[in-house]
Amino acid sequence: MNPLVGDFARPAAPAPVIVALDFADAAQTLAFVRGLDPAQCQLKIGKELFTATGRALAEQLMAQGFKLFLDLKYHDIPNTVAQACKVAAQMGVWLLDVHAGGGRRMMEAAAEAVAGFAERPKLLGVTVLTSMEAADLRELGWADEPQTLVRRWAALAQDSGLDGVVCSAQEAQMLRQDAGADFLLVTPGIRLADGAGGDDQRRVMTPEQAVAAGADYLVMGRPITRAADPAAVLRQVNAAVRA
Ligand SMILES: O=c1ccn([C@@H]2O[C@H](COP(=O)(O)O)[C@@H](O)[C@H]2O)c(=O)[nH]1
Repeated sequence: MNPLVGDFARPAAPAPVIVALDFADAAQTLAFVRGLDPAQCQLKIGKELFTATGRALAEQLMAQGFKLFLDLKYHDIPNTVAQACKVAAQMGVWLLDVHAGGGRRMMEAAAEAVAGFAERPKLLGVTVLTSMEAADLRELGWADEPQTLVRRWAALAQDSGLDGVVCSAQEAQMLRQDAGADFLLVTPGIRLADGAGGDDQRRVMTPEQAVAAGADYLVMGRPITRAADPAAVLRQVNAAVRA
């Protein structure tokens, strides 16, 4: 057998875990990241860390070889979101997100803003936050169940030119069927089976369940960042989802 046709020729699948760096400053973050390997995970910077450190830390982490999800969930008028997306694309981030609730014109403007970059970020639409359940939606005037709204907003995101969505893994199987194999499904709200509850998350799944349901990437913050041995938890998750 030609050795280049077997496992040797197959590129390694990207590590599915995106570690959410929800820290307050650069020093804590860098100390934490020192224990991580870019081959074993991707990183996410959200509102807390970006507000504290800006693009300098993001660029430092990318220079260390990590692929970066800039999770700022832009939600504003189309022009404002498009300009912000352009700046994020210039930074060289791998993933970027806008709120699907900003509507078609906002999402189309965002997609158009990043389209011209040679190595453009993948653009995601945030559907219904994984911290929300039906009662939260009802209070906001939405009679729909979360999964109904997620389905509608994911279809709109795809139709508006986005590359994928942020959703709960509970909706992954449905969206994989609706949207096809190439539409990215990035799922926060991941909790370990032997973990200590969901914190503020409401629509949760384990890593194994999420991958089996069709999720491409699992966003994991506290189950890893608050672990006594974060690298060991990451190894355990990678082994479980690749088994
Ligand atoms: O619907 C969403 C969208 C984004 N997030 C973000 O993911 C992480 C989850 O952190 P955990 O500590 O694992 O709960 C966090 O940065 C959120 O801002 C989300 O949870 N749900």
